[in-house]
Amino acid sequence: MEGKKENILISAEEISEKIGEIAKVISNDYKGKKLYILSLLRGSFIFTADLIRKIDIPVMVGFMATSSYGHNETSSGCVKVVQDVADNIEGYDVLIVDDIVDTGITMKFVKEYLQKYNPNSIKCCVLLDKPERRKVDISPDYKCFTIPDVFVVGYGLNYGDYYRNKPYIFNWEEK
Ligand SMILES: O=P(O)(O)OC[C@H]1O[C@H](OP(=O)(O)OP(=O)(O)O)[C@H](O)[C@@H]1O
Ligand SMILES: Nc1nc2[nH]cnc2c(=O)[nH]1
Repeated sequence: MEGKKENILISAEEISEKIGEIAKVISNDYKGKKLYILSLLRGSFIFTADLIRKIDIPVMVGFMATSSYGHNETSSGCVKVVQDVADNIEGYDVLIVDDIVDTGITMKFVKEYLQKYNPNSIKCCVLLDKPERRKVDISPDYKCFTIPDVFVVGYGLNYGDYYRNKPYIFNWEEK
């Protein structure tokens, strides 16, 4: 990003602290239930890895890959299932984990898509909620941070398939 500098919006320390808090709530809410964490690839793999290690009840973890942005900063509006859930989730309490709810199109689609597998319940947990951009009616059951209408990168979120490895959430500003 020539001529630009990173503007850190949420630090690695803030992320870690908030995930600890949310993991406690989830551990309490799902005590005695058949918790199945469904991580939406690719964006959520870092958040999922940190979250599940702070959850202190038994948990199954699986993955599903969806795509609607490609290399763009705006949603195509059409969600592609790149890789379906591999386990039989019938009777499980499914918690979909994703990095961000933006337009909400991905999360709404996945929630509806999973119904056919007859889970006991379906809820969702996201690191970031960007409510100003919402196009469909959905709100996350668990969320770490609410952010303004800014295209953010890092901690799993990509720009042109790069920068997912940055340990914080940032955007770019003019130097
Ligand atoms: O609320 P929405 O507007 O639907 O946006 C949210 C989705 O967009 C990103 O995925 P993307 O399609 O970029 O794929 P990726 O996870 O591989 O980065 C992100 O990881 C969410 O899944
Ligand atoms: N990297 C990135 N991907 C997204 N997908 C939906 N919103 C965003 C965003 O703000 N940043």
